[in-house]
Amino acid sequence: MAKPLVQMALDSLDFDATVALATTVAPHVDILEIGTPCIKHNGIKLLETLRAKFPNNKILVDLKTADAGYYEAEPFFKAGADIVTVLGISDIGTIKGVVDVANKYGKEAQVDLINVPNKAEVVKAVAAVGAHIIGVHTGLDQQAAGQTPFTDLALVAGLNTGLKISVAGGVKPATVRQVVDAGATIVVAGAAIYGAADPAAAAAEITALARA
Ligand SMILES: O=C([C@H](O)CO)[C@H](O)[C@H](O)COP(=O)(O)O
Repeated sequence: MAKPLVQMALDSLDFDATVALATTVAPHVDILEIGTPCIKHNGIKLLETLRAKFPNNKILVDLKTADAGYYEAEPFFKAGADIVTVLGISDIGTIKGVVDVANKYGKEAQVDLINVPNKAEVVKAVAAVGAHIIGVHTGLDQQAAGQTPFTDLALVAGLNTGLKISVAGGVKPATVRQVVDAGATIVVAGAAIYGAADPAAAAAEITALARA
């Protein structure tokens, strides 16, 4: 089985600090994620900058699109995004739009299950329209309320759709193996890396654990 990929979530609002952190962490991870607050604050210029500086990393833009899927995602694929996210609570037409434009550019659409009440039904529906990645995601506000992604991960992995499964929500060194063993093909870490005293070392540790 292929080794899981490791994704670092860049969640700062500061343009220069984001580029500096990406520079530190990029050699130790597979995917750089421009987090939702970060892309809203800094816009497509940040993607263009990271694309030019990091040709060897995939870049995920966490748009969390809710409408106008094709129209909203296309400029980001054009500017070099490898993966763009769309909310699973959106209309299936919105999700299909992001899938279609991802396919046009040879890239991938990730459906984020954050706050989706009927997860099994949505996973099957988005698999049927060709979504590439399912995002099991416990958001920052949900984490603050004590939630974790493990129950949702078990449910999604148990559906055996064959789609890639990305897992985000407070993943840290102590939980990486649990996430991978439960079926994650992409492991996301934000605070566990940017909040560490040595972000490069934290990223390297998480990647080593994920691939162990
Ligand atoms: O996607 C995220 C959040 O919704 C803000 O955009 C985070 O990047 C994601 O949760 C990963 O960060 P951590 O939970 O801190 O690992």
